Amino acid sequence: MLGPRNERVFDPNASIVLVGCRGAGKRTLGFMGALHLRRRLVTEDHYFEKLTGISRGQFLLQHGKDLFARQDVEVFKRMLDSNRFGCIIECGMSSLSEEAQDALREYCRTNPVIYIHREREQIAALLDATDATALLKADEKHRECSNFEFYNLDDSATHCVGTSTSADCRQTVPSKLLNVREDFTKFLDQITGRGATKAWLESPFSVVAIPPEFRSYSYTLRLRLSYLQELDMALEEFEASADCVEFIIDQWPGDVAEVVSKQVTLLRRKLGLPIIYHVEENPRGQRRRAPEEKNPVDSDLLELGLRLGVEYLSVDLQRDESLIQRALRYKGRSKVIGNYWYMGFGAPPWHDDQHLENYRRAQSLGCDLVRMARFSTGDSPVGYLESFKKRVEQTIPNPRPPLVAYDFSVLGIRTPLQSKILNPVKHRDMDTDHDFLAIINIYSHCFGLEFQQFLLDPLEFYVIGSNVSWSLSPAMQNAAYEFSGMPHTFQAVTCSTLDRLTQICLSDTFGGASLTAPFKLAIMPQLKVKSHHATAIGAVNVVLPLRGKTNAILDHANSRNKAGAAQEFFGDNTDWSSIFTCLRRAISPRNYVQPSKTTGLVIGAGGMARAAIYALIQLGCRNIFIYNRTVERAREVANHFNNWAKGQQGMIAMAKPGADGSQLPTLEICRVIERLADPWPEGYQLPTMVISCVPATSLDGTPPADFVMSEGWLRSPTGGVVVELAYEPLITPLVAQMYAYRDQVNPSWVVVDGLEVVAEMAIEAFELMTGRMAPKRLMKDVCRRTWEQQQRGGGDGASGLVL
Ligand SMILES: O=C1C[C@@](O)(C(=O)O)C[C@@H](O)[C@@H]1O
Repeated sequence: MLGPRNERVFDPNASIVLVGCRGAGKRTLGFMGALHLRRRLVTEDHYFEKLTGISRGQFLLQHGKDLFARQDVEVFKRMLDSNRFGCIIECGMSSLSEEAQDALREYCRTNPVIYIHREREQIAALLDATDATALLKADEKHRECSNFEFYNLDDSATHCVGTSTSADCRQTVPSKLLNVREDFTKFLDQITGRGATKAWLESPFSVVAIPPEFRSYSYTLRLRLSYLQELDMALEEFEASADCVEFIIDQWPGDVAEVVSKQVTLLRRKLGLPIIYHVEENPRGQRRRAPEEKNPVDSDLLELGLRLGVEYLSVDLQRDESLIQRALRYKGRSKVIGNYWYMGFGAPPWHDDQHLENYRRAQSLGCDLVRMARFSTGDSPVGYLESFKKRVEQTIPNPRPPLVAYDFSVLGIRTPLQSKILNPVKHRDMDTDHDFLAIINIYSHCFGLEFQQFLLDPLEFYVIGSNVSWSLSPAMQNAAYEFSGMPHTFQAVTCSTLDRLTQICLSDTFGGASLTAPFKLAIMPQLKVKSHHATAIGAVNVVLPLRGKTNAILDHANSRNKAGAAQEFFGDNTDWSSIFTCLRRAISPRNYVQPSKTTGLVIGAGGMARAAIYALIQLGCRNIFIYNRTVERAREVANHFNNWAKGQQGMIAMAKPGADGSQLPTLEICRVIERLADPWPEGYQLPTMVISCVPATSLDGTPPADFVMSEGWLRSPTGGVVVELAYEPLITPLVAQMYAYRDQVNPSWVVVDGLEVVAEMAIEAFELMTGRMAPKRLMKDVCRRTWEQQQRGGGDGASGLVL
């Protein structure tokens, strides 16, 4: 049997259409999406005016209702037709007409059409009370003329951008709409298929670059809708407790589509893990539903999961054929996991041909993964399952879908774990009442077991440099190892010779190291592979051993957490990516980067300043100014990046407005400001992103920078973000100046302090070196607590070896 044709994989550059009710947030999302995908934003109102020469309101007044309605639909169709590629198209009210909806349905064959919705009460509050009910009713039709949907989840609870002066708000200042932007941009990456490729190209060792089914070991956190509905702890508490999360729909409330859409969005946002979406046929302890009741409902629900762009759709292959076929036809870029569950007594043993036949059927249907679970009463020794897996490998040629197979009993899934990938786990605070898998395993225990069984090895990790005894990394990394069940150790080693560094790296139990001065540049020639970011910056701050048996990156990546001889090393730079993350998180929608206009300022000309410049470039900023006490060094850095930009074959070209307002292409992205007292350079916007990369305390006898901004440079009417990298002291002269300026002059400035950045660096280093997701909240918390202890003179802070 052959699987159906996948109807929802479109040209990656196909225009994306946004439909939905007024007040759903289409314009804002359209703007965010256009910036993210670097596409043109087409809005219906604007297009109407462009085509007819007058606004819709004027047209209505001048020509009356009937002619307006006809014109409106014509314009709508033309808008879709003449912008088939490279755009984000925001539809207005026209999409409520039947003719427009027919056109959208047709468009769905070739392009993504996303239905944007949000909580009904929120939309109603934004609409005129008289037409709210009618509009919301009409809005429901949008589901039928779209092929994706995005739930726009309000994030008002998390932001306090520069509006408050409380200590809490000073610490973490995520921008308003940050969560929505993250949700939407990830969603776009998933449905266009660019996410996975981008992650792999950007940093092949990053956690997101390797899907869970291709990791050497991976775990699935099972979360049931019934459980989530009654959850009395924050979802964030589930952070980093698996490689992916399985969302199991085991309840069918009246507004199930709404409940499910919201829940998927929440899981995505709070856990940041790929989602396996599963609709359970017969939940434990529930009334059995008749086939005519459950098949259509569950089939719609499966489609909903695909419309929401989940990474994996789990489909029971013992269910109704039409339900399976529909899911496979609609799968788009989601991967389908085909399941066979043998839940009761009398399940065929693993050597029964039935299992091989099942696997073959799943493969021929087009499933991307196959999952088989079997209720076992002690009738099936571990060896049987192992032989079955070998049989699959020997009889079915590659490429074949990865196999997840295990036995379970009333006591839970058998340990030691039988499947290498997607092993079901629970959170430590969860009971197992309603899960038929009676899951008793917790991620950290399971991962710990891999070490206990010598499948993985305890390793030594380091922060190495000439002045690292006060590094906060050992505290953060050791806490993260403990959380994840890894018996690794992390310590600070003070050393300044390359020979000694090499000796540490060549140890069989070396796991990886964060590097500081003087090694960030010196190590470069010794590295076999570098990320292209590290090459562009000309510096490395994380090294890892390459222990793969072949040359394949995946092999090396999956050899992390294993000991052995390593002659070759990989180098990456997380300095830039942490600055990038902090800037992205703090920047307000009004200050989103517009390459031809947005201006950034970097203070300093050392290694960190290079990373900061690169972060600005990666954000799309093409007007970067550098200020450094020694002007010559600033020039060197500017030259480095201007030369590098020239080699990028136009990818980095920017457009600088000429005197007449036209755009002049130039490759000079970095310029030097010579004196602090200079007025801001003419012709350039005032900076909205400022990164200070100079020490605030005296180093090696040189006086501290004590840098503060020239008041004249601070006058951006929309404020901006200041990132301070120094945290000794935490309130540097610049941070103090910005707090005061924010309180007294412009509350739109956001300040990111040095601890936030250094925690981000440690998080990214952890993920690169171990290949596991970092417990970010824990690491950030440990970072601040350790720093406070150090300030109080507590003994736990300073540590490490001197070599
Ligand atoms: O600046 C830092 C912080 C750091 O030195 C630390 O102590 O964690 C580690 C370095 O790799 C990084 O560049």
